Amino acid sequence: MSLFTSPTKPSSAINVSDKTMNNAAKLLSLSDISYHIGQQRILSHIDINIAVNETVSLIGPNGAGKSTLVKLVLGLIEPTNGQITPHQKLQLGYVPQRFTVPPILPLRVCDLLAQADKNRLTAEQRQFIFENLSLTHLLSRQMLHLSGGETQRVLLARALLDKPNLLILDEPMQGLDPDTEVWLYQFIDELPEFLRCAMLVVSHDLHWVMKGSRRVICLNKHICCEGQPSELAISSEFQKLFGHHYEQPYVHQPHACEHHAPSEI
Ligand SMILES: Nc1ncnc2c1ncn2[C@@H]1O[C@H](COP(=O)(O)OP(=O)(O)OP(=O)(O)O)[C@@H](O)[C@H]1O
Repeated sequence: MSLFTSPTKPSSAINVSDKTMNNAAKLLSLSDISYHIGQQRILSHIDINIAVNETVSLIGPNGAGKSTLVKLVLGLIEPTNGQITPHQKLQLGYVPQRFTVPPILPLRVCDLLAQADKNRLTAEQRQFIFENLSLTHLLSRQMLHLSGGETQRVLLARALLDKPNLLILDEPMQGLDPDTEVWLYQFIDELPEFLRCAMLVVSHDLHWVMKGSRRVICLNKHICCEGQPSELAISSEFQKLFGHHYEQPYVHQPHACEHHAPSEI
């Protein structure tokens, strides 16, 4: 029997908006979250609900607070205000933006992958991940010696082996060549049924973000706008931030959010 059943349904199949999502469908809620460092406001009044099996893309200019939001969700930092509530049995998986191994630390790929919980997947399902992420020949290699693309595949496998129900990917394609990027996006878009999970994907790739029907949240220290790509593309807030890049090869640049000066938030 093939492990690869039907591809993951797009989030539109769930079609749960923040306002109508009932508690049974909620996996994680962020309610009125603010985060300050001293006098500096990093995030203000963030409300986000993530539903079971929903994919949410998080976009925003450099310094918008995307990685800070991920750290809050991961529990690495505490919000200054507001409440983060995990619903159901939250099992987080995380693929970081960067992963550096100190040169003096011997860490083979198999050592890192062995840290995953062996009871979450069957041997056949684990094998599926190794084969489809082309890891088998890398298992005895040192993490330190892997290329960027190889490292990202190992980190994705490490997260998936724990069978998370919420997978957080923080700019997982950074530094990858275009072919590897397309290949990895396709892999996460078509996860097999046994790995199906909600995803929060921080991405600067507007062409991936705005394709399909995943919910998109546009952050610039606060939530500027959110919705389906078709709704977002015509919103004035999105146009102000990204309109001049969208439909063209996207080159990311810092940009102030004009409809709310940070001091007004
Ligand atoms: N520990 C810290 N001390 C001081 N400032 C911080 C700290 N962590 C984050 N910041 C500031 O908070 C803001 C948001 O940073 P964050 O890394 O969350 O942005 P980002 O949206 O992920 O940016 P990028 O797209 O460049 O990765 C930035 O101005 C950053 O300098």
